[in-house]
Amino acid sequence: MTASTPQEIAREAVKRLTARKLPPTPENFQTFYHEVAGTRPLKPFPLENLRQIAQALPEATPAQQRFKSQFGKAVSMHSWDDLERVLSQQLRNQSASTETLAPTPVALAPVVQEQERFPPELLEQMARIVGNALPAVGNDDRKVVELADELINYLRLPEQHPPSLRKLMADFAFRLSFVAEEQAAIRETLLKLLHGVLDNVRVVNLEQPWLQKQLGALIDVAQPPLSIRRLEDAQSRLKDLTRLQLDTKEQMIVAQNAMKETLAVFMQRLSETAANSQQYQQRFEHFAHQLERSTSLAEITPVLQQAIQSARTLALDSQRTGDDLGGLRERAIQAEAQVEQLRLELQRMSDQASHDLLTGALNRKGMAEALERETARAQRSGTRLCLALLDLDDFKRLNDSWGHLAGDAALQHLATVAKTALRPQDALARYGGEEFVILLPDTDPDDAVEVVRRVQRELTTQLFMSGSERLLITFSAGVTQMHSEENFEQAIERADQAMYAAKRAGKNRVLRA
Ligand SMILES: Nc1nc2c(ncn2[C@@H]2O[C@H](COP(=O)(O)OP(=O)(O)OP(=O)(O)O)[C@@H](O)[C@H]2O)c(=O)[nH]1
Repeated sequence: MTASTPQEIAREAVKRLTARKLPPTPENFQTFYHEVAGTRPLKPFPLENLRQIAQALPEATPAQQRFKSQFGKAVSMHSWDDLERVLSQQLRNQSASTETLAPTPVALAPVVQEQERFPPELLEQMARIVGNALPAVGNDDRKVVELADELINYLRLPEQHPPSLRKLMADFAFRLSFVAEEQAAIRETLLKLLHGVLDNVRVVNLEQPWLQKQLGALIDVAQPPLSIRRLEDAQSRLKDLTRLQLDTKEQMIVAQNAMKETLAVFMQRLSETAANSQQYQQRFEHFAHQLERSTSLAEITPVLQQAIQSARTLALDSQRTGDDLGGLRERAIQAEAQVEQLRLELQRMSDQASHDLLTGALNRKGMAEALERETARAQRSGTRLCLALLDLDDFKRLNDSWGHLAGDAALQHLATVAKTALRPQDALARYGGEEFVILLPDTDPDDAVEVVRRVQRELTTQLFMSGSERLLITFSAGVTQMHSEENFEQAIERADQAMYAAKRAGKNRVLRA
């Protein structure tokens, strides 16, 4: 018997549910009910999802607009039948036009393009982005360069086939991610290598404090994370080092050779003296023997004459050796003076370097170089460049009370604390005795004031120790923005006035010009 009434259908559905040992959930019951009745299950119509699909459909061509409108109507009617009809119609139209318009696969492109066409400016922009990204990844990986060229050429074709474009882009992106990873690893290894070299140079030059200091500073700036400014700083310090070494190398060689020569002559004379003394000693022992054994004056006289002659020669030899050694001492003194001269020369040349020897901050020359770089960068990128002039408060009193060495240490302390409080892109320079300048790239004046105040706050937490005494160092500062049409002197003049205003207002404050 076939079930025809709803009651019979329901009964048959329960029977099947039990026979298949399934739990009698509403969903299971519904499924068997429709199975028995031969009807379709009434699932809720997914209106929202279909609406989203309808909205996302392209409408670049009249055909697409028509299809989109019909699809939308079927969705709003909640009609699966209409949807089925619209979709099959669309597929039929599409294959008909493909067959008539394009019998070969190449000619398929216009139909696909009709659905997905990228604006030419967007394609050109993408081509440029890929082209511009290439120098950043270097030319070491030939494959990535090839893939980039292929992609750029394809992007510049009059027409693109979206699946091909997607594939070219995916290939390029995949390779690029490898190259980027490799570049990061290379950078890290190079940095480690640089540290290794610097450590090595430091170890073999333990006796040259000036070199130690420069190397220490170089190691500090070559710490990750690297930035272009840190690298520029490292480069400038390395240039200083090379210049110092080249300039002094010649003189070092001359001084070393003089020393070596002196030492060689000295050793020779010493050994000669030793040999002579041994000879004379043996000779005199021999005379003494002869004298012991002689029994007559006739035997004694020639021995004595020989002994006197030998003693005279010995005296002459000694005098000559004394003269020689005197000369050698003279030369040693000269060589020592030469070395001292060299040390002073080194000091003088260090002053010509870009960094201040006492504080490690940039000196005036280094600041001028940094300023040139930063003004150019600010102009290129259209960003603001600020500068701050700092002057320690009551520094004369500190010097008078604690001594000049404590004053020097206070300057070093300020530079150290400032470097920890400043951002990596900021540059600190010793502008004069107890005056410092900070260059603040890409910063508006309010932020610049805030950065300098941070240095002030940091000085209150990291107090300066003079022996066992904890001293608070303060400074007054003027901050100003450097305008593109003005030079450094004009800007620093404004900062100077603001700094003096800060002094007059009671010191330990930062004012903006
Ligand atoms: N120890 C040391 N002192 C320095 C150095 N350069 C400058 N000075 C001293 O810094 C002091 C600056 O004194 P002033 O210009 O009178 O300024 P101040 O005492 O800081 O007073 P205000 O600026 O008004 O707060 C002078 O005594 C200089 O000798 C240096 O390299 N080392």
